[in-house]
Amino acid sequence: MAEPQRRMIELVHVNRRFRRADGQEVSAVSDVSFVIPEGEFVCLVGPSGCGKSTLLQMLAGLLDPSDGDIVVAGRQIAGPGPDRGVVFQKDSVFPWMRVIDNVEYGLKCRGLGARERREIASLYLRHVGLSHVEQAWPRELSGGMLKRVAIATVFANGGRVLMLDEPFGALDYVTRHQLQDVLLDLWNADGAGTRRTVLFVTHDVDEALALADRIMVFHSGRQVDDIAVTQDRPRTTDSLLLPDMVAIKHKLLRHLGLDRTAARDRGAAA
Ligand SMILES: Nc1ncnc2c1ncn2[C@@H]1O[C@H](COP(=O)(O)OP(=O)(O)OP(=O)(O)O)[C@@H](O)[C@H]1O
Repeated sequence: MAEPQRRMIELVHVNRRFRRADGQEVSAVSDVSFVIPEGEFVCLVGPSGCGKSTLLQMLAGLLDPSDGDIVVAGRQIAGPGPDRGVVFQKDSVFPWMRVIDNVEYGLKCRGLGARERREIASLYLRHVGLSHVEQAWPRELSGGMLKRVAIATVFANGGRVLMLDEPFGALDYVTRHQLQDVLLDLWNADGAGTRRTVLFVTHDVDEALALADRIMVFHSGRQVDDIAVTQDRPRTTDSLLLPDMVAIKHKLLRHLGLDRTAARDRGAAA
């Protein structure tokens, strides 16, 4: 019998409220509860302001919940930790360090020796296709290359949970697709049973369909859907057009108020 997957992330009735400058209270995350097993690739989708980044920041330990529990690998989190790596939309690369030193930095903080950390950093830079710029400064790299550095860094650091907040949002179409492949290849390279758990925030429905095992949809701080994507990987142009995938796409677009087919049908029916 297959081993049950370990619970990696558990949120129990999590709320986060903010007080705005005008004194009004805003509920950014409202009563969110879910469990994510180890190794799952989850995309968080929802309209702007629905609480995705707040959720990720709480999971990263950068923000406390107002109420509720956040448990990672069986432990209630208390601040950031090396078990969780984060990539933000804006670059998480230190401009004053060479590329290889950026990738090594977290390992150095954890006390790894110079030779070991160099080996790990070089390995991940090779994985993302950047061996040739190990000694370069970040200012010499394109936006897509900087994202590759950020991804290599977060994998090299060895966190079991990786959180990416719209990491490819500012990239052009081609680079974005290349980076999706780089991310999936790295995630896959760990092999079944040892894959990292990934939470990936995106506005892009097609990106979620290409990447996710599971898509959670948020609206006004609440989780409004939780959709399993069972299509095999690699997902190709053709497999993304299979009826199951198209049905999920319609569902997601409806959540975002963008399902033009439904709008046209509603018009015809009226
Ligand atoms: N520090 C803060 N102070 C006051 N309100 C905040 C603060 N941070 C977030 N909010 C509010 O909480 C809500 C959720 O914000 P959040 O950034 O989590 O949404 P999001 O889904 O990530 O949006 P986007 O996709 O545009 O990044 C919004 O109404 C936002 O204005």
